[in-house]
Amino acid sequence: MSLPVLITGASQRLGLAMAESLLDQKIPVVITYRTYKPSVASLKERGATVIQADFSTEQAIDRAIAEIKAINKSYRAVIHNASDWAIDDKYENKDQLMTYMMRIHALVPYRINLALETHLTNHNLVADIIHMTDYVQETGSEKHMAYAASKAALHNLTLSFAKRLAPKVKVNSIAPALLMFNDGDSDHYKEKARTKSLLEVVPGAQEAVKAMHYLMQSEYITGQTLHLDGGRHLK
Ligand SMILES: NC(=O)C1=CN([C@@H]2O[C@H](COP(=O)(O)OP(=O)(O)OC[C@H]3O[C@@H](n4cnc5c(N)ncnc54)[C@H](OP(=O)(O)O)[C@@H]3O)[C@@H](O)[C@H]2O)C=CC1
Ligand SMILES: Nc1nc2c(c(=O)[nH]1)N=C([C@H](O)[C@@H](O)CO)CN2
Repeated sequence: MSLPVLITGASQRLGLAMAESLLDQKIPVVITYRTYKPSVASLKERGATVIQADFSTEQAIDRAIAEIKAINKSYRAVIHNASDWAIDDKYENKDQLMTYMMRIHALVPYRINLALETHLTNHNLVADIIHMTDYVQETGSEKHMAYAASKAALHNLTLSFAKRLAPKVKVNSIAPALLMFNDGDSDHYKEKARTKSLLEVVPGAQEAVKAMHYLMQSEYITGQTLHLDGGRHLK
């Protein structure tokens, strides 16, 4: 029996696509979700283990970690995908916003990685940790400042954990730019956003799925960032 892959925030979009792809390859999957949806039921029907977790509070993080540790004594990989793309101007209390962004994007991966160190190294496979960061980890974002800062913090954790866990665990960031639009995005927004990259395409979730498999199959990549940005950095 293969060792499971843990994916946080996998009830929709990129996380769901990654979970489905691993299940297609008969790789066991453990997911966390915040909001129950038909997609969670479908993953469960396909054999995934599902854990309800809203990472907004320390208690919820502690409970989720206890469940994750108890489910299996070893893990093949951990993919930190759960995320909230918060707009600064929509939050009155900036202390709360920055604390929330750092909690979900940096504290949760930090706590889970430390809690699973033994689970990731007590077997004879080289394990993977993948941090879903963002193109803005290096550029900042004028509308999503706290979000961008927390993604930069997450990328810095990639560097630290890569040094701490080598050679038993590879640790890398996947830094997407626009992979998928959101429900409600206007045609005007879509047209403008599409032209931000050189390739002017919005590839969809499979671009992240391919990056995940590439990193997990690599024998020589750690401490790196896979930039999925369509050449946006050159525009
Ligand atoms: N999509 C894109 O184009 C881009 C994505 N990325 C990054 O890639 C990753 C996946 O992106 P995408 O699929 O769009 O992400 P989503 O915006 O769909 O969020 C992923 C999941 O995070 C969960 N989540 C949100 N807040 C919390 C919370 N407080 N506690 C626990 N879970 C929470 C949601 O759970 P639920 O739905 O169950 O409530 C959601 O399913 C993210 O880390 C994102 O920042 C970066 C750049 C571009
Ligand atoms: N948690 C999320 N993070 C991000 C999302 C998203 O939908 N959920 N979307 C983006 C945008 O696609 C952005 O990259 C467009 O420039 C960024 N992060």
